[in-house]
Amino acid sequence: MNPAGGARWLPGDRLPDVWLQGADGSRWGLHAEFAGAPLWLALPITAAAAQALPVPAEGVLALCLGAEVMAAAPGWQSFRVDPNWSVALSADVLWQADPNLRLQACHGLPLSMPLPAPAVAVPLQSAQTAAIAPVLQIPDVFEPDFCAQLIRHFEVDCGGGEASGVLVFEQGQPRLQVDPSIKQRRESPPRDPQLEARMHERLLRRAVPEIARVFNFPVQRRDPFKLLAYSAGAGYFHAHRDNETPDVAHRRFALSVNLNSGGYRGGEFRFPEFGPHRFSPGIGGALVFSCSLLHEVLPIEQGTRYAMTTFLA
Ligand SMILES: O=C(O)CCC(=O)C(=O)O
Ligand SMILES: [Fe+2]
Repeated sequence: MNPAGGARWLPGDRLPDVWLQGADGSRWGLHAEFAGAPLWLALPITAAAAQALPVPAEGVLALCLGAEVMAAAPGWQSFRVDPNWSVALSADVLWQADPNLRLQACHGLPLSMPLPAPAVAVPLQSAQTAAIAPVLQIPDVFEPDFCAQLIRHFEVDCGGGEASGVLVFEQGQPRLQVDPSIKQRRESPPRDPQLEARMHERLLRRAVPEIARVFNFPVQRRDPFKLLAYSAGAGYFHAHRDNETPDVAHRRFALSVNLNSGGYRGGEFRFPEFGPHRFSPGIGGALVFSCSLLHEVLPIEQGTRYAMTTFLA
């Protein structure tokens, strides 16, 4: 999805596909040819700036793009790109993107200091990945300052939320009841339409296209947002599925965004049908999984985990 209304691309956005043209007229699809490695994308405006680009770090794919093919510094591949595509990235900048072509950080050219080499993940062994839950993790769906704003909104404007209940039926009538044998946490819907609109826009922009691509699922609607807090001594959600009763049978995918990280211990997701592995996205990162999977949020041992959740169909 293009950034709305001519807005600029931001960290967290996934680069849309585009054709790149080489000096010899050859055409290369960005997604087809250049995904799968950390990317540095430079958009210099002068030949001198193209020649002064820094030597790419090891393992980085370095692309120099412009309205014309420019002779760039060693280690850079140069292409022509449609200026209508690159305008939203700004000019005379160097973007860092992850191997999934998600923008991470933007630096003005010339760089004022060298860029650190991208972190190299230690690969898991196949014995470890033989049992791993089919969950999608999407980093940077919400910006850290937006996460902090949502936590403040929850604690201040929403009064810290209410104890979360489970739906019970008494003589056929549904009633919410607190049941510590199932879960303990505080929750509240967001009460500020502007914050809610921004949450919605970020999901449309960063989660919905990725769910379409990874799960081949066209999200059409969502349940209302819930802001959540799990605190030490009273924060967990035992193993459950999210679509088991008639009132929630329409749900297809659960989406949960962590609003903080590092300030608490415990509180990870676990999918016991698929092994012991724990999942905990970084600040602003989302976890998306089928509502049919058994999952739990482990007890918080220290601090408070804040999150936002909704269900998609
Ligand atoms: O804590 C979360 O992020 C979501 C927990 C959960 O599984 C649910 O609300 O159904
Ligand atoms: Fe759940």
